[in-house]
Parts: sequence; C-alpha cells; structure tokens
Amino acid sequence: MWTNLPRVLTLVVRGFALTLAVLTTVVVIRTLTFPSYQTSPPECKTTDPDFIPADEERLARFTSAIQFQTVSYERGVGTPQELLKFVRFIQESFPTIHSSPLVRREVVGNYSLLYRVEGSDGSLEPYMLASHLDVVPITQEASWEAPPFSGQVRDGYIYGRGTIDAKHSLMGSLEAVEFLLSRGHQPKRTLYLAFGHDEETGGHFGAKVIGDVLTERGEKIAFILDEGTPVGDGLMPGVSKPVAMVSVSEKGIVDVKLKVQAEGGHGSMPARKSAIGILARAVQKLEDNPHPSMFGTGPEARMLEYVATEMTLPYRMLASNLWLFSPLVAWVYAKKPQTNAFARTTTALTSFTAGVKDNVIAPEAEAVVDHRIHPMQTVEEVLEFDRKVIDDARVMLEVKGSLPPSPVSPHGKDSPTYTVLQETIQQIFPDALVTPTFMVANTDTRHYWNLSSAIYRFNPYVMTPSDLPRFHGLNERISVRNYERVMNFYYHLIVNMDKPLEVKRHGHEDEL
Ligand SMILES: CCCCCCCC/C=C\CCCCCCCC(=O)N[C@@H](Cc1ccccc1)C(=O)O
Ligand SMILES: [Zn+2]
Ligand SMILES: [Zn+2]
Repeated sequence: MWTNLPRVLTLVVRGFALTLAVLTTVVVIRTLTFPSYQTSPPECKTTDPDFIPADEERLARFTSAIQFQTVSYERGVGTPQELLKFVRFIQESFPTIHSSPLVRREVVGNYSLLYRVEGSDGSLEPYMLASHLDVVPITQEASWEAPPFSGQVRDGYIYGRGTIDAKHSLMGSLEAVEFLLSRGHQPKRTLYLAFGHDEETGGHFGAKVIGDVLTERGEKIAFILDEGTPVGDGLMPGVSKPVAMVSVSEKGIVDVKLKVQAEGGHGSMPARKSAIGILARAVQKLEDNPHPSMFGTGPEARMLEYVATEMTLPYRMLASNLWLFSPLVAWVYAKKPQTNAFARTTTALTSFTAGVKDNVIAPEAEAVVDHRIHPMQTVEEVLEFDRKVIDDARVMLEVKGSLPPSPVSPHGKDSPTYTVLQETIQQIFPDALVTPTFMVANTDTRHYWNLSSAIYRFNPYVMTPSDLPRFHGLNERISVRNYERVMNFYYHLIVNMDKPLEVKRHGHEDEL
C-alpha cells in the first residue's frame, strides 16, 4: 500500500491544481464580464428653468420647521402642543397647496397629516411620499455646535434635531409640490403625502392610522417612498464613488426582556449567586456570541453585485464572485457596526435595571435586548438562538415587541418602480451609483405593507462616515446643498412618475 503513496499523492496534487485552475478561470471570467446595473439619465442642473433653489425664503421655512420641538419620548408620549403648532406652521407656509382644489388635507390620528394631490389621469395608481413630523430627544445639549432646535445656518450647514431625520424630506416634498402647483402644473398621477407624528416611537398612533384609513378606503398604492438609507460617500468598502442605497426591505425587530428573580435580603449576607450576577452572565453570553452571518443570502449580496463593476479590483473580484468569497466579505463587513448590520441579526443591549439601594440585595434584575433581524431570518429563529446561547433556566425571556423582516420590494431592470427611482436619483446625483439594499433600522412603512408591494426607503442626500453618528446623535445637520438636492429630487420624482411606468412582462408592456 505504501508503494502506491507517491501515485496517490500525485493524483491528489493534480486534482487540487486542476480545481484551482478551474476556480481561478471562473473567477477571472466573472470578474471581467460581470454586468453593470447603472444608467445615466440627463442631469438636473442648477441652470434648468425648473430648478428649485434653496433660496432665502425656502431656507427660512426649513429652519423654522426645525425650531418646533416635536419630540417623541416613548409610545404614546410626545409633545402634542408642538405638533399642533408645527402642523399650523405647515398650513401657513404652503398657501398654494392649502388653497388648491386639487389637494385634500386630512389630520389623522389627531396630529398626523395625509395630503391627496389629485392627478389628471385617474386610471393611474397613486403613489405615496412619506416622512414624519416628530424627532428624537436631545442628548448632551451643551456639546452641540449650535442650539439643537435653532435651525442655525453655519458654514453651509443647517443645524438641528430633525434636519436629516426627517424634516428635510417632509419640508422638501412639500416645497416640491408647492413649486409644481404654483406653476399651474397638475400631476397626471395622484400622489399622497403621508406624515406620521410618532415614527420615533413606532408609528402606532400616526402612520398606523394612516395605513388603516387608506386600507379601509380600499386604496392600492403603486409605490411608496419613505426615509431610509442615503447616498453614501465613503460608506461602502471598495467603492470610491457615492452610492445611492435604495432599501428594498427592512430588518425585522424583536425586543426581548430578560428577567431573573433570586434571593433578596440584606447586603451583609449575600447568597453565592445574585439576580444581577446571573443576568449579567446571560447578557455577556449574548454579546460574546453574535448571531450567525447571513451574508450572501439576502439583499446585501445584490447591494455589492449592483456596484461590482465600479469597485477597485480586489473588491470587484470579490463582489463578482460572492458564490466563492461570501465568507471573506462577511469577515470584512463584521469589522464595523454599520457594515456588520448588513451581515447578520444584530444584538444591542439597550437597558439593564436592577437594585433599589446599596445595602439591599436586588430580588430581580431585568435587561432589554434590541435585535434587528436579517431579512433571511425569522423572529422564532432569533429567540431560539438566544435561548441556546443563554442556556440558563433562571433567565426568563419575554418578547416585548416584534416585527418580522419586511417583504422585499421589486428591484432591478425589470422593476418599473425601482427604475423610476434609480433614474430620478441619477438625475440629482449624476456621479452616484444606485444599488438595492435593506434598512438596518425601521420606518413607518411597517404600517403600509398591505397598501403596496413596492416600498422603498431612501434619503436623497449625501452622507459621509462622519455623518453617521449625527443620526439621533450630536450635531445633527444637513448641508444647504443637500437640502436643495432633496427638494429637486422630489420634484423630479413627481415629474417622472407622470410618465408611464412600463412593465416588461413576457415580451409585452402594460402601464401601471
Ligand atoms: C455596506 C454599506 C454600509 C452603509 C451604512 C449606512 C447606514 C445607514 C445610514 C443611515 C440610515 C438612516 C436610517 C433612517 C431611518 C431610521 C429611523 C428610525 O430611527 N427608526 C426607528 C423606528 C422605531 C423602531 C422601534 C421602536 C421605535 C422606533 C428605529 O429603527 O429604531
Ligand atoms: Zn426618521
Ligand atoms: Zn429617527
């Protein structure tokens, strides 16, 4: 048998070499022939007659909008008086909208707004532009470069809570409609403007009621656009150009309360194990055992493939061959929070409460874990994984709230709704690439799933890595140039939505 060893070894080496040669050939051919998904429509120029400038009047309206402190604190707890003042301000700021016979305005759920702008062609399915009136609370007020509700303009930036989340899209879409109607233009396709007042606490009393009202009316919506992922500049590894990330789905949520009850008593006579200690070990296990990488199984793979041809060579080879290199890309993505969130279900320990006094042993301890569920996983799978990792019967798990990952909206060249979005984006951001992805956070669109199968989450402004921590954080701001792009994006989207949405099905074309 040993005399055959050289022969066996030779066969193994030859087999390995042949496999390597075949793999290398496939990788090289795919890298060189991978398709491009980009288009190049005519660019929107500041010299165009229908360009909407961020002039003094429009900037004043936007900075005034920022000054309304429409904070949402927790579910059902907001700032009603500020919301009423903001709603009144909107009414006064857009006279053409609020006096047009084409526009029906409804206050829904006491503070949310639903506008219907009647189109001239009732045969075309309406669409919806969504945003929200509320903002998150302020933290570290003294550390802001400008007062957080001032709307102060400094060095070309407008500062304030809500400037990128999401009063920019609320005011920007209203400016676009005001501009169109004031020029005597009636859109062909009916559109809704839907502004919830409690998005930051889950939209249960705002967007949910808007969704219910439209459902009760039997309304079907061709296309919904809400806040979402931005035009990332320097956000995606391996891509030097800006990348407009259009979220075609959003992660699910499951907020899990972990609870431990144990012996209480006097601090001078503690038992070996305490409720706090047991729970601390449990949450440590969850942090030390992240959920498995799902990279390459969902929309995140498309996100890379749609920009593969524009990547630097090493990344272009990886993105063109995810069938082989997904594990390597997953390893790279796992290194940063904002990219890791695309690779797996995330685990965020967001609260830990226990104890009432320094010399009293806490009889119970509670913690909350905020999981954002990868589109290819389920709530049940996430809970089962947690139970296995914690592996301690003393730790009770209770689901505080959950939402499965959203359906995946149509995208790619065969999707007329994605295409109109892509074309509009490339008119406003001519040097940007467009790619489908998914939202790592959640939006009011969770309340609109039964209204439309084409739901997109996209923020029409350029975001750099230094802007990420401003989201819900310190020194939230938007550049004047970006706000100008927001207004013109919505204007061109409305104009483009008036053209037939061609659906390529089995060789013939229908209009939506
Ligand atoms: C590979 C490329 C990496 C690029 C990273 C890009 C990161 C994304 C950048 C911006 C994301 C914008 C998110 C806008 C929507 C967030 C809105 C929000 O905060 N929603 C709340 C809703 C909610 C959910 C549950 C309870 C209360 C409120 C949320 O998700 O927490
Ligand atoms: Zn928001
Ligand atoms: Zn937010």
